Amino acid sequence: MLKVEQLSGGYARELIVKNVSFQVGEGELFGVLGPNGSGKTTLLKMISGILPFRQGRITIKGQSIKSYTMKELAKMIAVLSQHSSQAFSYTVKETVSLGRYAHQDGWFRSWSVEDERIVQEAMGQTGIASFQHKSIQDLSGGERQRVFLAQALVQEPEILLLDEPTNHLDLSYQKELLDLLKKWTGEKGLTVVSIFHDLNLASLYCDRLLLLENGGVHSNDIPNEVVKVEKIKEVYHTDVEKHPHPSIPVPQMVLLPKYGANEANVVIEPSYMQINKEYISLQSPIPLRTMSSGVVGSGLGWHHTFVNRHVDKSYDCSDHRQEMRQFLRERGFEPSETIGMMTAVHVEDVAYKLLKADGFSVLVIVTAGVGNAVDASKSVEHSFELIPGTINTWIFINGKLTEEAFIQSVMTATEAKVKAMENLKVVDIVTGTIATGTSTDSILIAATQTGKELEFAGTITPLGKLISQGVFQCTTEAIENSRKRKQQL
Ligand SMILES: Nc1ncnc2c1ncn2[C@@H]1O[C@H](COP(=O)(O)OP(=O)(O)OP(=O)(O)O)[C@@H](O)[C@H]1O
Repeated sequence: MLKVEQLSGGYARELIVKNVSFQVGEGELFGVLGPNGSGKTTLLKMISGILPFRQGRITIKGQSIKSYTMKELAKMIAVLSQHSSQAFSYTVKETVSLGRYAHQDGWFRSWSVEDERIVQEAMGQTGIASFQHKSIQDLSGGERQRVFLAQALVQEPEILLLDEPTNHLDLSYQKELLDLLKKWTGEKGLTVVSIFHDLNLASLYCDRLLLLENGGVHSNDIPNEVVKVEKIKEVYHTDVEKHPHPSIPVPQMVLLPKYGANEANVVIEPSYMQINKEYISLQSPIPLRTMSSGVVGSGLGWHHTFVNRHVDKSYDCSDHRQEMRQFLRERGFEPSETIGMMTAVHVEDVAYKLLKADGFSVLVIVTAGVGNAVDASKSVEHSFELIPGTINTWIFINGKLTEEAFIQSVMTATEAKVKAMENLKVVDIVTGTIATGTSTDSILIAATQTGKELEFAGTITPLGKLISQGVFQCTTEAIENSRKRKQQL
């Protein structure tokens, strides 16, 4: 639909856009990214025909834009510029109606029923119909932005050029506008070329991205290839980290601010623990980066408070998350900041250990009972039953972990737990074989993210060694404690 070849140009003697080439297919949503002053707006102005270019070629539907008349171009291309302004005090509807100009032979004389329908539809889609009789001077920035979008839409263009369309729009209108553009590209084959400052929105919605640097093309590819940490750091000169979007397979970037990370030199140790008949808690003075399978606060996050609660064997698990939140609130713990686990074990039988190595330390806390022990290799022989968890393993790490180290910590801890079960000859009562865990075990890895950088946590790494040792010893001791209690009964 649109082809730009070795395009160069700018203002007066200054060359801004340098040797830029790219293609946009029909129905594509194409994003243009780049730092301030990198030439995004200048490039868009050249495509729309407002600014003449010095070298290269722009073709639309295989034909040079120089061969189209201004009126022909205006029918094909609609532009929503960054600073759309209105000198006169038109009403909203009048402003939108101006967009039909390219389709008129003479203004007002030939206003048709069809024109009216298109204007009303665009006002409806952009949410401005309710104030169509207001003067645009009396609108907020976001409302005015939507009026100019409607004006561009009523042109019924084949190509829509947008300069930061979400500028001024609140969160919900940003989403609505981009959802609408995506829909039109898919359903009507509308081709959209849009400048974005927000990398995350661009990678969520665009099919492909052009990343400009100093007026030249740095990258031109799908979002996954363009929104990469090295590329963004290189072009924007700032610290970012990449994360996958939680529900859509596209990359998202987060800024790493200079201030705000944990700085206090806190060491999580047993003095932060509280143990009573009802629960074990640990309250950290700083938020800890967590990965857990708790009843509350599971997944990845940041948490201050950790609670392992004793529940009776007859505990009704049907709405356990809600009930657990209630339990936490009643005891003064804020559920959103807490990781909460449950166990049928008497929590006073806990085993814990602080292990130290060069520059970092690990506090392991385990409650264990093996009433519902399972051999993982034969778990198919078990019927599914949700009963309160029995081996709950907490691992607090005074150090700075990579994501890889978090995952490896879970693996290493699990291997150490399995070995403790084997050593103590814990048997799966259904299969009669040595068990590898229990059916509802939970784990928590929590790190201060300060101090020594710990890249790996496999069994023979410095961190892995502390975890293996701590989990093996604490699991063994906790199982023995719980066995002793049973014998005493
Ligand atoms: N009308 C103009 N006359 C002269 N120079 C201009 C003009 N408009 C822009 N420039 C210069 O061209 C360069 C590129 O500007 P442009 O607006 O294309 O960048 P941009 O990537 O869109 O930036 P931003 O992200 O800040 O909107 C800048 O150095 C700017 O000062």
